[in-house]
Amino acid sequence: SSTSGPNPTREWSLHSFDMGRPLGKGKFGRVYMVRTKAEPKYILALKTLYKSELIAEDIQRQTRREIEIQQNLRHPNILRLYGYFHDEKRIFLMLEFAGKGEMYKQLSKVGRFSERRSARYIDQMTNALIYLHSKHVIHRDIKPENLLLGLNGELKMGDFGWSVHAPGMRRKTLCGTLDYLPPEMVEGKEHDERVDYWALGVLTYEFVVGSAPFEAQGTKATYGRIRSVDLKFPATISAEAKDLITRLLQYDPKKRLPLTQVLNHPWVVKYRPRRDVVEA
Ligand SMILES: CC(C)NC(=O)[C@H]1CCC[C@H]1Nc1nc(Nc2ccc(C(=O)N(C)C3CCN(C)CC3)cc2)ncc1C(F)(F)F
Repeated sequence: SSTSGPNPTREWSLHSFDMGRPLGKGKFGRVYMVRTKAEPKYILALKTLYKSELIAEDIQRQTRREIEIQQNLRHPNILRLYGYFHDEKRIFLMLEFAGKGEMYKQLSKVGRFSERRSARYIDQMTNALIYLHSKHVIHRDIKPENLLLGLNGELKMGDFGWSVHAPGMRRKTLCGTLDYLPPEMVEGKEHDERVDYWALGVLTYEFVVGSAPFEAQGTKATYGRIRSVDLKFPATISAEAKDLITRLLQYDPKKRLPLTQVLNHPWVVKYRPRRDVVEA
């Protein structure tokens, strides 16, 4: 909610915090668990970005946009950015601490998630995307590596480096995995928020199968499989899961299942926790 968390307007500096353990390495620097010195003591994640690296990668504007976007978002499934400050070398982002860490590490540890667990994550992801799109923000970089888990196992979208205000036209070459790119981005066409519908389909597939649907050896082969929507399912996947994934992985963006209808899809509804009964 907008009240909890440190005061975003206060002047912050490194001296405001007791440093905790390192949580790992982000794209452009380390992430530390920290606690505010002043009462009320808040536990946060402090993400450092080296200015020299942002300049080297020519992504200062993209980083500024990421900070502006994430700072104005308030949603239970979107990691909160409370504020930021800088010294001569680094920018420090004061981010919400996600108690259960990185989604991709959980996924690679267990191989694949149960359909119940996957459906609950997709339900939360869909709600976060509906909220994002209501603010005309498209994420454009949905993948397990960008997701975190809260203390109660709730999904938290953690990275907005590639989000833009729709409609977007990618200027920078994409780095990292191509597996989540929709055909229209592979073909360098104009794109809108429906690129996130496609990526939601890829994410659903990766949760229940344990690998991405269009994986192939090399960029060209992956592009080929994406453009031809070369979708194959292992026999273990339920008919409902296959139905939802197929309705999202449509070549034509206009044919992709709208997010509000994802929330009503039988596979998502079936596994949605019911409030009136307490789970054992
Ligand atoms: C979305 C984005 C792309 N990803 C990131 O930024 C990554 C880059 C490095 C860490 C993470 N960033 C964050 N991580 C947390 N929580 C967290 C992380 C790791 C563990 C964990 O498993 N260990 C410490 C384990 C404990 C056990 N030992 C064995 C291994 C490490 C536990 C809690 N909260 C907020 C953030 C954030 F985002 F605000 F910075």
